[in-house]
Amino acid sequence: MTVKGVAAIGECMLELSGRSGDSWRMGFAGDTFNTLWALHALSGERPATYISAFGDDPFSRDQIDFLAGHGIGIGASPIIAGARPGLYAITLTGAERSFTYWRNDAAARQLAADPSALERSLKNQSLVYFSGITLAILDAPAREVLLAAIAAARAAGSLIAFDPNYRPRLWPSLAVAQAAVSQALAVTDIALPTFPDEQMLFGDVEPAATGARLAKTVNEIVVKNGEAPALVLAAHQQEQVPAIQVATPVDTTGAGDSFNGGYLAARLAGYAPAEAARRAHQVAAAVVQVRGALAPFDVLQAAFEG
Ligand SMILES: O=C(O)C(=O)C[C@H](O)[C@H](O)CO
Repeated sequence: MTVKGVAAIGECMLELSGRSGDSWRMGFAGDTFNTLWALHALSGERPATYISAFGDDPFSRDQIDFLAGHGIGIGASPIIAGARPGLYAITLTGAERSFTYWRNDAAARQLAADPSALERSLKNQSLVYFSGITLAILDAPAREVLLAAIAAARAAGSLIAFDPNYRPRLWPSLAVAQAAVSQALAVTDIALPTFPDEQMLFGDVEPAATGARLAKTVNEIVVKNGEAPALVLAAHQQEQVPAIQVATPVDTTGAGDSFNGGYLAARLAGYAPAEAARRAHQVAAAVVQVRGALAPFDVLQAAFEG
């Protein structure tokens, strides 16, 4: 029997982190990739696919090799002649991160340019994950292609997980972002929003308001809220799951993404939603103690079991 896979759709960039004077460490990261990375580390027996579009320059080749070297395939993602990856750099104020991007002409913006490739990549997946950043890097017609492909995967039996992950600068207007995120929620089984994003995007006054709004269309919701408890709503029950207070965080990049990866891995392994959130917090707590978005697989695994 073929083991069904896990897939994430979006943009993996070159990442500059850990600045020391003029020196930087270059890695590969991007919100949906960060989630797949943790999910794959924690459910390694399932084939993992990162669905995007890639360039054909040396950096794109390194990126694809990096994924392959960690057991992550690219499915039928197009490789586009002359295109290249986006880049972002992390600036830290204490451990709090902010990002500078060079991504306007990144290959990933063409991830829905070939609908049949998208459809092939989405075949036979037990879980498909995407985010508001995935939607934001696409133009309106490409967004429709993507959402139709996700709806088809869902109809074929894939569980769809979505984090609205709001990056205002990537959107032409608040209204366009609201409409696209609402469309995405209509094809979502598990929503993993972050409260401050929902506050900016929809004006929610508290996490419970986010939960109540999403519960109209989505069955399982976890509202993350940084160091405050996560609100878990599933099977008509609500639970607050406390976060882990890390004494010496070094870089908060990727904390929410890794939480999502830990949560989804736990749910696929059969843990109940509140226990999955507890493990997810442990995974996120490990990630804020490393520089950049990705922690080594063994660190993630120990945190998940911790
Ligand atoms: O901000 C983005 O678009 C990124 O994907 C960069 C980071 O890896 C991500 O935001 C961390 O959550």
